[in-house]
Amino acid sequence: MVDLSTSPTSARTASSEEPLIKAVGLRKVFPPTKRGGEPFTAVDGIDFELRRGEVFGFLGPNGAGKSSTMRMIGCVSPATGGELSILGMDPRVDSSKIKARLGVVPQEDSLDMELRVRENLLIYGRYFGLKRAEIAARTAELLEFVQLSDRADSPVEPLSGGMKRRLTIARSLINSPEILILDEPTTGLDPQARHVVWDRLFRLKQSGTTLILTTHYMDEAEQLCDRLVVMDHGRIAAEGSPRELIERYSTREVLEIRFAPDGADRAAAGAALAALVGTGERGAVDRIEELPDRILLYSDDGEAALAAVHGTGTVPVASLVRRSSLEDVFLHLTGRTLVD
Ligand SMILES: Nc1ncnc2c1ncn2[C@@H]1O[C@H](COP(=O)(O)OP(=O)(O)OP(=O)(O)O)[C@@H](O)[C@H]1O
Repeated sequence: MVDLSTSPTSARTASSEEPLIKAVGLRKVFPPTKRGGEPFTAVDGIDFELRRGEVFGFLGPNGAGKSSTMRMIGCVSPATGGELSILGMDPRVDSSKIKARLGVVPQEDSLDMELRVRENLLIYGRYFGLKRAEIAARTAELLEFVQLSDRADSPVEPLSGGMKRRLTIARSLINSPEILILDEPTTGLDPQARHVVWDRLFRLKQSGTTLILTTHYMDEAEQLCDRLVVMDHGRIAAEGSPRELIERYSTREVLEIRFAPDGADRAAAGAALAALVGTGERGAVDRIEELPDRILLYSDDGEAALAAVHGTGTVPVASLVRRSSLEDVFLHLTGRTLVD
């Protein structure tokens, strides 16, 4: 059995109770460009903690400040304010020591296209100063783990997007990192390739690796994360497990209704539906969100809410009752969908 665990050693500075990463008031302000303009605050004073063995996520839309946060954690971009402690160390003082104990999967694959699959790992092993025999053994183990053993001697260029991503993940594990940082690990992959990556990340988690990741896919956050923060405009809007967030910020079910494209029925329905909020016991509508293409009615009993809608004389062209998701949490917290 392949053991990919990043087993703690006595040399570790962080105890099991101590967070592996602790950020307090963390900020990243980019200076004005040469062409002028104002300084830009990408990360606006955020607090969070990463605990050993968990999968912790940053969920937010493009531009929320997720990558900027990951780059500060990866010691490639210094914080411009607040406090950041990684594995008990200060990145301003000990960035090399920290980097040696991290694995980083950047948003864009940065594989060496000139080299073959195996060589991409070998070169990284040398970069981390590992012994030749150790690199060879680890490379074989990791290629098996990411299901690329049969491609070990192939060039990188013709690999599919999913394979390249898996190779990047293997490469990030060459130094047996205590924390694996993944910036949008499945962006750009097709659904099948995403599931293969998720499966590998699950296995890493099971073997005890601590993961910190960013995503704008709510299903990815729900599938992978033990705990997550919802991030928007450089700030943290909420924190908790996916289930806690849904319980705190949404109802059990959501009724989605759509109207004919000409919009006449919808305009008439608006006031009638608004009057349902807070009325009725079963199927009580907690709140309504109007999106350009549909109206969402939040209720613990979607079917009863639909009956109430019909009771107003409103006739949608389509309706759907579904369970609440993190997308609903985001919508509630920000008034926007994740893909706006
Ligand atoms: N070097 C930079 N100089 C100026 N502004 C920057 C720089 N890097 C990022 N930004 C800006 O900071 C904001 C946050 O960017 P960041 O990449 O952290 O967001 P994100 O949540 O990771 O989004 P994405 O999913 O698009 O990567 C964006 O508005 C971005 O344009």
